[in-house]
Amino acid sequence: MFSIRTRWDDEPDACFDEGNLVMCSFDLFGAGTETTSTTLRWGVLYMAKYTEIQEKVQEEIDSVIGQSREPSMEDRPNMPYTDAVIHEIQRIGNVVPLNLPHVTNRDVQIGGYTIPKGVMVMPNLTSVLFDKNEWETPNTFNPGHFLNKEGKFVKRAAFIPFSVGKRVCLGENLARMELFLLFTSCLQRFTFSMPPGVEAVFKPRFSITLSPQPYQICATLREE
Ligand code: HEM
Repeated sequence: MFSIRTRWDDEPDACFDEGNLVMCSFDLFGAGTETTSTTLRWGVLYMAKYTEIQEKVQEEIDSVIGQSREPSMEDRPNMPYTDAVIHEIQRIGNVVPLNLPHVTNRDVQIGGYTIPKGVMVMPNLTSVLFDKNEWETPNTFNPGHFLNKEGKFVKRAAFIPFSVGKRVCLGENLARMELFLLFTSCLQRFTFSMPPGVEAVFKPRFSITLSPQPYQICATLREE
């Protein structure tokens, strides 16, 4: 902190200053924590609803990792089903539905339209993540969207929860690692279910992010 302070005192034109430090901290906690934890909250809810999918994830965890060690990133290529489930949670969870606002810095031609310089543009990620020309069952939770006939993981061009282009999410790789390690660790230890008589609610709460309504869940410790 001291060396940063000295630098911006010495170089008043430097682009890194106290305001920048505050915004970087906001990025880490706001952009970085809320998005990932919200995705995991959707994941737990979908697992509690689709118990047969949860069981298949746990079978894969048991055969690839077992119960005696923690998951690691080296496991991911050997766990296509779990990888597909996490991708599907991100697709249908649609946590950042309208991306972040951008502004054109020059006149732009796109799809026969002219967008003048200085216009705010909000790319609609929802329209791509639920495009019926891209997804076999856009409105249904279906990990098969990311699996081929042999059960291998397949990438899909329309999977863009982190956006695309120059301003694509800076934390994408970190987020994908966090999601894999946390989701797998949770399902290695626990089975999630809805409390007796309670139905899972998938209607989201809408703000900058789409999050599940607060819910109660049963987390049952799996047998060793
Ligand atoms: C599931 C988790 C996450 C999702 C769905 C997500 C999604 C997004 C989206 C849609 C954008 C806007 C991109 C654009 O403007 O075109 C973005 C930007 C950004 N994200 Fe993430 N994000 C996630 C996790 C993270 C994490 C873990 C970090 C860092 C620790 C992070 C840091 C950032 C930053 C710094 C930007 C701004 C990039 C820029 O404007 O150049 N994100 N994210």
